[in-house]
Amino acid sequence: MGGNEADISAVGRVLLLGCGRMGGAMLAGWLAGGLRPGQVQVIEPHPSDWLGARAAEGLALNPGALEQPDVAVLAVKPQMMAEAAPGLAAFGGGGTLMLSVAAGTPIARFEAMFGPGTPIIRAMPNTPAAIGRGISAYTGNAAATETHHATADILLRAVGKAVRLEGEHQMDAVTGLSGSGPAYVFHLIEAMAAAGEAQGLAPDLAMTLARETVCGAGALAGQDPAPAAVLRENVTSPGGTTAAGLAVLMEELPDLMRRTVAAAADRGRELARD
Ligand SMILES: NC(=O)C1=CN([C@@H]2O[C@H](COP(=O)(O)OP(=O)(O)OC[C@H]3O[C@@H](n4cnc5c(N)ncnc54)[C@H](OP(=O)(O)O)[C@@H]3O)[C@@H](O)[C@H]2O)C=CC1
Ligand SMILES: O=C(O)[C@@H]1CCC=N1
Repeated sequence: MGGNEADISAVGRVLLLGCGRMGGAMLAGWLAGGLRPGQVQVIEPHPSDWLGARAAEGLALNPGALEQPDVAVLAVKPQMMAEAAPGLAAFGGGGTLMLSVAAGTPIARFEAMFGPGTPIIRAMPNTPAAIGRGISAYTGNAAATETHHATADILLRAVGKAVRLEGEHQMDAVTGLSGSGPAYVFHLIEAMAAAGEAQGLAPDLAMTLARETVCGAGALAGQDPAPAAVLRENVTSPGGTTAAGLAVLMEELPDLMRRTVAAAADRGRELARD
């Protein structure tokens, strides 16, 4: 974990393959953090207006000839990777760090594409990266040096926090927990709002109360070092309303969440076999 104190421009030339939701969020963070547009090449078939504006500032958007980057960030869908990534094969072999954020796609598949001596780091960020509040986990292959890991760490910490994993075996669990996790929280908002409506509240009011409750609780969990269980107990008066609600939720949620994260992790394992 850590802050954003490192000089991001020191990572050198960055090539981004795929500038959609995840790639775009990371690129925005890198540029905001001090990476110069002139350091960046982007390959993206349908560039947004925002990306076009960055090209006007010096970013190379879909250049005819690619320059060898220091880091190539692979941010296309796993299903597109076999088609898109081989376009970077000329940069395999050692001079370029390949940093993949794709769910499911194993490091071995990139080693087969780029050659065994290619430094490859596999990372799993999440979409709060768009506001600098992401959490990423990463791990590298044998060719990835400490310097390569430090480079990945700088790029990932530019959009939030980052943790280094013990090994790739943890990556599907990470994907199921924190990669997909924001969607679970957004669905929690939807479910809370629907439950408020079922108690007679107007839809707009129910959604405002649900959304702000999740935002406020998330911010409190982020700032107060107390364990989540203590934060929960602080809301729960003995014999009160929260205790009555939690008696229902705590009977169902742990197993439901265990199955949810397991299903997402299993899908990651399936993608690895596709
Ligand atoms: N979204 C998330 O929460 C997270 C996603 N990821 C990973 O990030 C990766 C991207 O996901 P996400 O950003 O959601 O997906 P998006 O579809 O939003 O972004 C992928 C981008 O790649 C573009 N693309 C398609 N083909 C090519 C190509 N041949 N060369 C270059 N770019 C291409 C797509 O263009 P077009 O749309 O025109 O096809 C699109 O803009 C995935 O591997 C995913 O597993 C990881 C963590 C979280
Ligand atoms: O749904 C997905 O496959 C990607 C990976 C993690 C979050 N979104």
